[in-house]
Amino acid sequence: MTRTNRPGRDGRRPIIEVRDLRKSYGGRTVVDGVSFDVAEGEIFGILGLNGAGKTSTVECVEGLRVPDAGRIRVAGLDPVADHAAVTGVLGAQLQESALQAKLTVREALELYAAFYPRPLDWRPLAERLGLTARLGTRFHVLSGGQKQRLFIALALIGAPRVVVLDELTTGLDPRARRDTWALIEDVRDSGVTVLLVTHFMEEAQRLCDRIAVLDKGRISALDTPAGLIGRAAGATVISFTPSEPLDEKLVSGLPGLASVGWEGDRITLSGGDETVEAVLSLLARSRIRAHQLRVTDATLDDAFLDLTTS
Ligand SMILES: Nc1ncnc2c1ncn2[C@@H]1O[C@H](COP(=O)(O)OP(=O)(O)OP(=O)(O)O)[C@@H](O)[C@H]1O
Repeated sequence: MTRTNRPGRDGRRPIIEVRDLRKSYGGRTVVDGVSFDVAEGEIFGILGLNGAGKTSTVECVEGLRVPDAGRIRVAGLDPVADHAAVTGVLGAQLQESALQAKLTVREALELYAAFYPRPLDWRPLAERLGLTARLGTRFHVLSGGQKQRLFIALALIGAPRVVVLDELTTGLDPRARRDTWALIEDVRDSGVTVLLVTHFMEEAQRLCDRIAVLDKGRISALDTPAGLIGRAAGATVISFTPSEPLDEKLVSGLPGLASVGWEGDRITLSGGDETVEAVLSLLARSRIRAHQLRVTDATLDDAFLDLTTS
C-alpha cells in the first residue's frame, strides 16, 4: 500500500504530469489551465459535474485527444508524440461500443493480449476478476458487473503501469459497485496507478488517495478526501429537536456557524467543533433539552457542493 506516497516526497518523478492543459471545442474552452501530478501507486480521482471537462482531460492523458496547449507526460512520455509507447504503459477502460457483441470473454482476452508485446497471462487475470466461469459467454449476454470486470481485465492485460477508468461503476447495482471497488483496490495494491473519473462521492471517498475537483474546466480543489471534507464550510453537522423554541438571534450568532435549516421542529446546523460546543452550552444555559441529538461529520458530498458551481 502506498497511501502516503505523494509526488515529489520520495524524490521520484510523478508517473502522470499535467501542466496548464487547455482544450476547446469550436472556440468554447472546456479545459482551462488544468495542472496536477499523480504519484506511482496512487488512486487519483477526478470529480466534477456533467460537462466539467473530466473526460476531455483524461482523454488528453490517454493521447486520444490532442491538447490545444499545455504539457502532459505519462511515465516521461508525450501521449500524442509517443502514442505507441504510451499505450505500452497506460491501459484504458474501453467503451461498451468497442467490443463486438458476439465476442466471447475468452476471445476478447486473447484478442487484446495479442495487441501487446508482453501481455499478462489472461488466465490468472480472468480468475482474479471472477471471469473464469464466463469464458465462453458472449459479451452481449454478460451482466453489467461482468462487463465492467471484463473491461478492467482488458485495461490490465497489457501489464500497464497506469490504468484510466472513466465512470467505471455507472449503472451497476450497489453490490456490483462494491465488488468493483474491491477490485480497484486490489489493482492499486498490485502497484498499478489508477486515474479514476467518477460521479459517485462515496466511491471517491472510499477509493481515492487524492481528488481533483474540476469545476467548469478548472481545478477548484486538489486534496485528500479528508482534506476536502475539512475545507467544507460546515465540517460538522448537528441536528436536534429542541424542547422549547430557540432564540434565533443567539443561534445566528453561534461561532463558526456555516448554515442553519429547519424541518418542522427540527433544527440542523453546520459549522466547526466550536459551533457544536457553543450549541451545547447554549442549550444547557437555556435549560432546553435536545431530543434526538445527532452530531455527524460532513461528507464529501457537502464539500463537493461547496467546491462546484451549478
Ligand atoms: N468532441 C467534442 N466536440 C464538441 N464538444 C465536446 C466534445 N467533447 C466534449 N465536448 C463538450 O465539452 C464539455 C466537456 O465535456 P467532457 O466530456 O470533457 O466533460 P465531463 O466532465 O467528462 O462530463 P460528463 O460528466 O457529462 O461525462 C461538454 O460541454 C461537452 O459537451
